[in-house]
Amino acid sequence: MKVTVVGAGAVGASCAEYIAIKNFASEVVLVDIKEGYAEGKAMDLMQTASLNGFDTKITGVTGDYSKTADSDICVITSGIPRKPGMTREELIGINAGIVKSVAASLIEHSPNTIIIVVSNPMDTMTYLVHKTTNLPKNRIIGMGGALDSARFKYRLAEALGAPISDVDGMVIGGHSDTGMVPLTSHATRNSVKVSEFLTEERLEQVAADTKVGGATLTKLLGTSAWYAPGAAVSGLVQAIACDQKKIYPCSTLLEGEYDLSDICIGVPVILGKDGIESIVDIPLSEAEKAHMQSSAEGVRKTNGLLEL
Ligand SMILES: NC(=O)C1=CN([C@@H]2O[C@H](COP(=O)(O)OP(=O)(O)OC[C@H]3O[C@@H](n4cnc5c(N)ncnc54)[C@H](O)[C@@H]3O)[C@@H](O)[C@H]2O)C=CC1
Ligand SMILES: O=C([O-])CC(=O)C(=O)O
Repeated sequence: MKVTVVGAGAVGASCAEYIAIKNFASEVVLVDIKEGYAEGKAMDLMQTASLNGFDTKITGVTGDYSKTADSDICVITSGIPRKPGMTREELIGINAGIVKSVAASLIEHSPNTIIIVVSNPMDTMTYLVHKTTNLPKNRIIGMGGALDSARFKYRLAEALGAPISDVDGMVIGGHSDTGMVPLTSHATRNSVKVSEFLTEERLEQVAADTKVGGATLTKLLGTSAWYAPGAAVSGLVQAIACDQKKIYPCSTLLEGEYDLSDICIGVPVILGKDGIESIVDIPLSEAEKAHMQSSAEGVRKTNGLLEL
């Protein structure tokens, strides 16, 4: 199993590290545009192999896509992150050009690959990969919901005073400060609905904190987060590489599901060796349906800025 990660910055390197530590891939190739940067990150990570007990071979290259040939999975993290006070949508001007050219270079050398898009604004970047490549829709996956759901579980556990392992929950919708749809009505603490333990007001606060999860960290760190994003990507990569058939919310092209078409947005999907193997249609409350539609409007507005 060969995995390429483009962008050896904060998220790309974290993602490569988690993939290696989980020890399921034979090879990870890091690619960056900055001379020597991916090579340096790869060497540093390889020097953790004996300490962390993994056999995955990590290599780094500067812009040489021939070294990525025949990758089973390619992850795109190249592009700029936001600074405090910015929205993800403001990154479109620089990141669209980067994502478009990186996707083309990857597919030239790995025509059968599955692409995971991470660069922001992620739902629009995922749509851009659909519009500018001829990969089938099951092989283009946007990562956002897996991360947002992990943050939702963190906030739920905090509110419940429960261990995170006791909590389950999912966030669908657009990966933006206002577009996320945390499914509080479906969230559980060891099979018991969280509404049995938390007031409606407290649940609303959990949802609000979840939605600004990325912005909160950006304010604290001065740039956006990388540990949880890297771990979330590695979860998707492992689900595909190991044909796990796991459910993750991912950004995928909708063709009528959730009453939406011609848009990439986060919905629950089953991930296995073919990438997105199916979209899971779950019943939403009227409020969640309305929230999903307004989230889609926001994503469409950003998609409208693409020069296609
Ligand atoms: N979808 C999600 O849930 C998340 C998305 N992100 C996004 O991921 C992206 C990366 O974030 P960070 O790693 O923190 O940024 P970073 O600045 O640490 O790393 C980005 C790397 O991309 C490289 N790069 C730029 N243009 C390139 C090109 N044409 N080819 C190859 N490499 C290129 C840069 O040299 C840099 O090393 C940002 O757009 C950020 O908003 C970050 C966290 C979560
Ligand atoms: O907040 C950001 O800009 C990066 C990101 O998507 C996240 O951490 O959720």
